[in-house]
Amino acid sequence: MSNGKIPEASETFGAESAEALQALRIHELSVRSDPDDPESSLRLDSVSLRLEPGEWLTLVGVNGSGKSTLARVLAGLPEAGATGSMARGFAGVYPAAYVMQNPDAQLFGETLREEIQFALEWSGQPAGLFAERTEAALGLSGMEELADLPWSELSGGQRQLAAATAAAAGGGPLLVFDEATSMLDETAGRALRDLALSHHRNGAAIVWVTQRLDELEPEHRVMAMSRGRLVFDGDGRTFLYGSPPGAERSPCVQCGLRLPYLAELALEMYRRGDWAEPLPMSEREWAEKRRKAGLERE
Ligand SMILES: Nc1ncnc2c1ncn2[C@@H]1O[C@H](COP(=O)(O)OP(=O)(O)OP(=O)(O)O)[C@@H](O)[C@H]1O
Repeated sequence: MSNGKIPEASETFGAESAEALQALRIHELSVRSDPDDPESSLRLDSVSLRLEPGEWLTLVGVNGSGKSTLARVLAGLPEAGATGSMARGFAGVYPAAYVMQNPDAQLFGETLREEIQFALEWSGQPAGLFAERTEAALGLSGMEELADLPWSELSGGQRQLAAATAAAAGGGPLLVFDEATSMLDETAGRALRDLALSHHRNGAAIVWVTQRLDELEPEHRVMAMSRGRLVFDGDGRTFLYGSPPGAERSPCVQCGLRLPYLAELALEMYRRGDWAEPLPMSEREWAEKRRKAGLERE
C-alpha cells in the first residue's frame, strides 16, 4: 500500500484476491415499483450484464428508463424487492462511491476537508493515512484552496465537484456518477469529468449515467436502457450513428433519445458522400475534424 496518494483500485480491494479480478455480474435482475405488489410496473426488467474491472460504462436512456435504479444496483446500494442474482466481483462488498445530481443531498460535513474525512472513515481507511489521503484527494480535483470554506461560499458546480472529490477520496474499485453533470455549466462539468477520468486512469471502473450524448467517448462502452430493459450494449459510435451509419434508425433514436445536432450534421455529410467513416463523436474528434477541414482559424 503506498502513501501520500489516493489508493488505486487494486490497493483498496487487495490485488491478491481472486475475486478482485472477477467481473461484477448481474443476472436477470428485476426491480418492481412496489416491492409488495407483484403486479406493479418493473423499474428494471430482467437485466443481465458483466462489468469488468477498470471498465468505463456510460449508461444512457430517456427519463424513467431505469438508469438510476440500475446505477444504484451496480453501486451495491439496497433496492427493496430486487429479484435475480448479483456477484459483486472486483467491486467488493462495500457500496461504491455514488455521486448524484444534486450535491446538497449528499454533503454532511461543514467543509470539504471534513467531508473527505467522513468519506475516508466510511470506506474504512486507516486513520493514520487520513491527512495524506485528504491532501491527495484535494490535489486530484484542484480544490486545495476551497477545502476549509463553508459550503455557502462555494458555487453549485464547486459543491458538486466537492461531493465527487469526497465520495471518491477512499479510492475504491468502482465509482458511480448518476447524471452528476446535468446541473453544471460546461466548465464545472468538464472538471467533474476530468476527476472521473483521473480515477479511471488509476484503475477504477466507472459507471457514468448521462443524458448528454456529447459525453460519449469512442473508447467507452455504452449501454442504453428503455422501459427498464437494456436495449443496447456496444460502442458509442454505433450507438449514435448505427452500423453502417444511417442504414436504419440508430440505436440512439430507437431508444427515444435525440441525436445531437453535430451528429445529425455528420450523418448528413456521410449520406451526401462528403465524409467517410469513422464519423466524429467526441469533442476531441470534432476538434480534429474541424482542424483537418481547415474550419478553425490558426
Ligand atoms: N424509489 C422508487 N420507488 C418506486 N418507483 C420508483 C422509485 N424510483 C424510481 N421509480 C420509478 O422507476 C422507473 C425508473 O426510474 P429511474 O429513476 O431508475 O429512471 P431514470 O432513467 O434514472 O430516470 P431519470 O433520468 O428521470 O432519473 C420510473 O418509472 C420511476 O418513476
